Amino acid sequence: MATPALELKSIEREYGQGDSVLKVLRGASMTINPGEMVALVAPSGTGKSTLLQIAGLLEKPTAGEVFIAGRAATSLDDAARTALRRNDIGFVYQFHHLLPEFSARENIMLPQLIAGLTPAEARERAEQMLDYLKIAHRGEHRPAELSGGEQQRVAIARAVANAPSLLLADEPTGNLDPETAGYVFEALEALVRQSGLAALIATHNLHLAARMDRRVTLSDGHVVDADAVSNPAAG
Ligand SMILES: Nc1ncnc2c1ncn2[C@@H]1O[C@H](COP(=O)(O)OP(=O)(O)OP(=O)(O)O)[C@@H](O)[C@H]1O
Repeated sequence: MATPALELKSIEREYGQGDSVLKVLRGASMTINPGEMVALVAPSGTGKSTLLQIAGLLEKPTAGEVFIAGRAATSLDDAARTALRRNDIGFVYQFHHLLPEFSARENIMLPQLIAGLTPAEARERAEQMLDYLKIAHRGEHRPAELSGGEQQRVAIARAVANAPSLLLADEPTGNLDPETAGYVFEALEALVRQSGLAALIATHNLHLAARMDRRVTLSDGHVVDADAVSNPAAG
């Protein structure tokens, strides 16, 4: 069997201390295999962003272990964890977080340059991504000159430019109108399907969630199969 792209084992995360401790995750576990697209659909405040931050090695769990492509991440030192995050994980957020003073192409090149690619290699890969996401004609433009849908496609291109094994997305279409959300999601889906990436995508959009391979939700700090909850007869 293939090594899972992401494995979360009994993740706990609490905020605050003393009387004001908030236990957001209480033993959350899940596995995502290469090529799988999983929707994380849960009510606001249940811990979706916390789970994604922990899976993306941006936050440490209070307890539990995160495996990225088979590597235990929690016990790594900061430098090794950063390297694992840079090489194996791509992020897309609700707001694009593109650097305003750089062009779309430069924004896509930047993480590759940080990862050690030459400018020529990074440029070639950025061109491929722009082309693939059908925004090649917008490569010279800065983020402020792009539409919301174009900005988000550049953010997706940037996230996958380093060929990660895992894509994490927190409401990637949450800031877009339904029509734009639809075509941005189509671009994301095509990219994931074509590259064999694993993806965990938090969304409130049930229509988009329905197009993914399976759906999970958060219940009392645990990850549960949302398909079994919403359709118990099917399981
Ligand atoms: N740094 C923090 N310090 C204290 N509490 C926090 C912190 N980050 C998150 N929380 C709390 O943890 C809970 C889960 O937050 P989280 O952002 O993970 O939820 P979410 O499901 O992503 O919500 P939304 O859909 O609204 O973005 C919330 O009650 C939130 O207030």
